[in-house]
Amino acid sequence: MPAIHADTLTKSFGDLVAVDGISFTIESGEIFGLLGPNGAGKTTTISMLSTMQKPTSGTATVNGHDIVTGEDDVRKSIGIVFQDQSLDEELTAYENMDFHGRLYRIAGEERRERIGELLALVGLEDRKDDLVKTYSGGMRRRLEIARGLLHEPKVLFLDEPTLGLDPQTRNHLWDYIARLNDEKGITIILTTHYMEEADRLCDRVAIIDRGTIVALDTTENLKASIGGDVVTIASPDPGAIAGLLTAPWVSGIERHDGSVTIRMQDADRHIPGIVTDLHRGGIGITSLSVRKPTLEDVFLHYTGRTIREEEASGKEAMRMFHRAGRR
Ligand SMILES: Nc1ncnc2c1ncn2[C@@H]1O[C@H](COP(=O)(O)OP(=O)(O)OP(=O)(O)O)[C@@H](O)[C@H]1O
Repeated sequence: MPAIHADTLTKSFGDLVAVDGISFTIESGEIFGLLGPNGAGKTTTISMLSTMQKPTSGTATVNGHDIVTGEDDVRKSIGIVFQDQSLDEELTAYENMDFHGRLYRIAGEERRERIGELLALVGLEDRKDDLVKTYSGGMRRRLEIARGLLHEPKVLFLDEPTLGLDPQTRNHLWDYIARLNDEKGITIILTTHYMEEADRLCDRVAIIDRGTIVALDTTENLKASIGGDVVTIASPDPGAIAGLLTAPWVSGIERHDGSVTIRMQDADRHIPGIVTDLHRGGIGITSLSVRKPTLEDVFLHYTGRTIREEEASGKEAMRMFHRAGRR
């Protein structure tokens, strides 16, 4: 039985189709990423899967339960960590966990054991008796994740788990997420607009844009699907290079001012020949670089646009603003 199966899932808000008939299957034990820019429909998708919003049409099952007719069963079998923080700042980490455990009616001794184990898993056991208001952003996120796992869900939803965290804290959090998937076998579905996050953590990624899935595969396959390596040659005469490279293994050429970008399979094998040909043709080379395609290249390929980082910073500013307003 797959952990999640979505079939033409759709959500409209008035005239706006936020999620437009998406279908996918997530196997048990996977870390699955929904990657896309702000407003693509990622949060709405996981809100439907976690029964927080009802779909306009389409169906989905989570752990075998229908998200509409089996709402309670779905909720019992999942953990959710959404973007808005919901910890009680005036309580300690342990007290926050304990309160949540009581809500789920986890009995005394078992509750204490699980809290201890989970706080250790996210590296907070030494700080468990400190008030949450003394915690850094990264520590709060780790605590929220630990709390989301207290009732031992089979599937954990993480909405932008590292939004607004500095790169070092983000790296640590990735380690924790990977570890709990590895050690506890929990299926994780996360949304992100960070390419690096999807690349580093996810077994498979669905690239989502304007409510539809434009590509879905392992990160490796997605990168391979757009045509192998990316070779950039800077030259005084880029037009001549583009004219020379007509071999069948060249899958794409883009001309820029002073350089050409060439997509090809097995660049390492072909570069010596290219250099020889250019030399023979009397075409100068100023520099040459080879890199593997990134998920950014994949997004660009499938949508014709980039996932802009400034969209992300706008979102972060909004979140900080809301947080400050709640204090
Ligand atoms: N409750 C709502 N009412 C009206 N429109 C909504 C509502 N929730 C989301 N939307 C709209 O649906 C679209 C998808 O939003 P969604 O939050 O799912 O995107 P996202 O990819 O998760 O982006 P973000 O990271 O910004 O949350 C956006 O255009 C958003 O404005």
